[in-house]
Amino acid sequence: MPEHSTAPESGPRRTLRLGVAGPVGTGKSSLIATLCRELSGELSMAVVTNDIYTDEDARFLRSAGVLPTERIHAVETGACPHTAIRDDITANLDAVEDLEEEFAPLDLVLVESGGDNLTATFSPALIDAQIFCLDVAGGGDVARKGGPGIGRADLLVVNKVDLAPYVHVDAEQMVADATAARDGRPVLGLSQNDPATIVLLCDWVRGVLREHRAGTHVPQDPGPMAPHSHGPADELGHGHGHGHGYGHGEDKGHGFAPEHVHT
Ligand SMILES: Nc1nc2c(ncn2[C@@H]2O[C@H](COP(=O)(O)OP(=O)(O)OP(=O)(O)O)[C@@H](O)[C@H]2O)c(=O)[nH]1
Repeated sequence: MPEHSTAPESGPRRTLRLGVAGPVGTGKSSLIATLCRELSGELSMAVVTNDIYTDEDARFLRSAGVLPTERIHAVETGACPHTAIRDDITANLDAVEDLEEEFAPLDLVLVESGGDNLTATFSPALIDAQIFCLDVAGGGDVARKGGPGIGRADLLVVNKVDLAPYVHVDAEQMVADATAARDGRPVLGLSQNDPATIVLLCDWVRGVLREHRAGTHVPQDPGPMAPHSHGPADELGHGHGHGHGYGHGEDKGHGFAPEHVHT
C-alpha cells in the first residue's frame, strides 16, 4: 500500500468514487478484486460493498487479500439494492466518507452495488463514474435490450468472455450490439482469464481518474430505473414504489420497461 500517491492534488476532492453495478453474479466482486490487485500498488484504494442481508461480498474481498481488511466496508442495505445506491444513498455516502477520512488521502473508492436487475444505476450524488457489468452467460441479446446502465454508464463491461463458447454466445457480436446501443460510450469485453482485457480495464480507470483530477470528468446520471413496485403492499400504498416522478403514470409495473427509462 503506498504511503501517498504520486497523483497530483487538484480540484475540490481528489478521491474518485467509482460505482460498479449490474445483475446478480455478473462478476462485480471479481472485477473489484482485480482492480484492487492491479492498482493498489500505485493508488490508495478502499471499497464499499452492498448486500441485502449479509456482508458476503465484503468477506469475499477481505478473504481474497486484495486490500487491508479495514479498507473494505460493508453496507447491509436491508432492501432492494438500488434503493441504497440511488433513492436513499445515506448509508453508502457515510461509508465512503468514513473511508475517505480514515485513509486520507484516498485516490479511489470502489462502490459495489448489490446484485440487481438491468435497471439499477448509481446516483451521481454518490459516485463520480460508474461501470455497468453484464456477462455473456446472461445471454447474447441482453446488451440489445437496453436500460439506463447499458445505455449510459461510463463503461459497459461484457464480462466472462472466456465462457462465450460454452454458452453459445458470440461475444464479439455482443460487444458490437452494446457499442451500437451506447452512442460511442466505451464497451469492454472482459475476462479474469485474459490479462490483456484486465490491462484495458485498468487503463480506463486510470483515464477517468486523470480526468477527475483535472476537473474535466463530468459525472453523468444514466437515468432512473423503470417504474416498478414490490408487490401487493405497494399497490395498497404501504410499500415503497419507485415511480421517481418521471412522467409515465402509475408506479404499478413489475417488469423492466425500457421505454420508460429513456425519457
Ligand atoms: N469464467 C469466468 N468466471 C468469472 C469471471 N468473473 C467472475 N467469474 C465468476 O462468476 C461468479 C460470480 O462472480 P462474482 O464476482 O461473485 O459476481 P457478483 O456480480 O459480484 O455477484 P453478486 O454480488 O452475487 O451479484 C464467480 O464464480 C466468479 O468466479 C470471468 O471473467 N470468467
